[in-house]
Amino acid sequence: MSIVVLAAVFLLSTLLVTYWKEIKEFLRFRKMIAKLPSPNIPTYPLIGHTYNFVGDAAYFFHYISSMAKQYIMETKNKLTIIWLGPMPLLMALHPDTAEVILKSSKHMEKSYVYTFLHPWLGTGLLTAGGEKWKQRRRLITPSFHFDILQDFVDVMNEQTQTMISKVDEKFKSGQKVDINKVVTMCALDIICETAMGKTVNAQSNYDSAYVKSLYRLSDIIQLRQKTPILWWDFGFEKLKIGLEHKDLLRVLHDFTKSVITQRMETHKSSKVTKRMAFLDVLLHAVTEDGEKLSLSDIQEEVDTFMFEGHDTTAAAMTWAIYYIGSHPEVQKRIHDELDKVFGDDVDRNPTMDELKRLQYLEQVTKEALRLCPSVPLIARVTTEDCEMDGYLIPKGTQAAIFIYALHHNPEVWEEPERFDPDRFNKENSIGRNPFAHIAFSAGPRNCIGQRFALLEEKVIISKLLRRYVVVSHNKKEDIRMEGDLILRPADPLNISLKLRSDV
Ligand code: HEM
Repeated sequence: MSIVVLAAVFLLSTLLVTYWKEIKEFLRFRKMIAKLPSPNIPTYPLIGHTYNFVGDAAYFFHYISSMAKQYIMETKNKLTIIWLGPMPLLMALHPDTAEVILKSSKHMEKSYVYTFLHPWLGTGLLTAGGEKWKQRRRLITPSFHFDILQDFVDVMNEQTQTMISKVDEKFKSGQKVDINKVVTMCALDIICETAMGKTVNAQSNYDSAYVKSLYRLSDIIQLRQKTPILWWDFGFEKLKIGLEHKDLLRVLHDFTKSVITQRMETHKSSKVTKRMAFLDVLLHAVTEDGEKLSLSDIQEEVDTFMFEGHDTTAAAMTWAIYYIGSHPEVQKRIHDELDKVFGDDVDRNPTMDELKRLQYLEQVTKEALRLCPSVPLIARVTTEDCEMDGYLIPKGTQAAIFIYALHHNPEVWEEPERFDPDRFNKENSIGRNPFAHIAFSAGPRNCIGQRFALLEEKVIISKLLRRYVVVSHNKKEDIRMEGDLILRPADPLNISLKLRSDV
């Protein structure tokens, strides 16, 4: 035997001995994954199923949602495996399988695909794991205390008033109102002011560098998540898109950093601020070890709120308004409810108590979120073996909950495509599986901003509908939906307005 062969055998045996534990675990993982059900679509080494994902974000969402719906109908399975390149991704498609992940205090770590959010959000509440997440959740929960939400409702009312003035102006001059854009910019102004105590005046200034960078960066992150070839940081950073990514991050971070440092100065000089912003809660917060949060700790939380806190509500409102505009009988019931609460006063700001009384509107927002959940898919990684629907799932599995597919699963929802807000009246809600409607996720890592979001939806939609009738002209089946991070219409919806007083 030549010396080269001997050296190769020696090297191989050393590698085998050194990494035997990892190799054994990898083989065990692959063996268990191979036993899990998957759709009857060819998969290839290295690229897996991703050859089907070429095309724009709308095509991608159409592909995976139709594939999941068909798979559920044909097999009635509650889970499936798809291959994101070389990585298997488990998808929970039913409340029973989603519950295993969401309810557990074990599988709380976020999946690999969330790492592409780290350059922007660091490891703030959305992306953090383990002890850091627990500590942050404890610190941040008081930001949603009733008294602070009350201040936030004042901000919502003021920004909505600006939105209504802009809508009125356009309406009077006969211009088309792009509902998605109008509510998105309003939601952005609301989150800036509530999170940072500063407004970017997005409603007046669509072209702000901050606003533009925020949207472009979200696009790039989505593209990275579904394109394994862009996963490697070193290679990505050298590409044109990687350089653009870096520039956009600079714009966003510079902006939030300057707002935070200004606010820190205000706190030092103990100038009284008009209202508490989420940032003020963070500046006052003290950890269990008696330490204050650092500038970068605070920045990752502020950036997280800016990301999670406006596009989600904007998409939810856009879909809700679309469904209201295509269901006159639903709109009539909302108008009746608004008249009962506000009489014929179309201007007065709603109080917390009045918002609470808008129960039917709340049912409408829930049903719109069932059909079009703003966050269509979330993902974790399993931290130990677990059982799902009789299958053994190995530790280390990337496990997604396909919220959109679960909300359209005919095994869970009768006539799932039908828009019916009465599904959420008191009587029909009795006994419903708590994991059947998970637009805000569920369990210990559910959405911390859920109450904020529902208040915002009610403030904006009620103000709009007290004055206007909305009419939707698109057929649902013709609407292309984009859904990677956020589920939104790919093209502007054709929704027109009529004054209620003219109808
Ligand atoms: C209709 C509006 C909203 C929807 C549908 C929504 C949905 C969700 C979902 C599905 C999650 C779980 C994410 C995951 O596991 O990866 C989540 C988490 C989160 N949401 Fe929301 N969200 C909305 C509005 C908001 C708002 C307004 C805020 C802030 C003001 C917010 C802040 C957060 C944060 C910080 C988390 C991470 C919580 C944690 O991991 O402890 N969300 N949201």
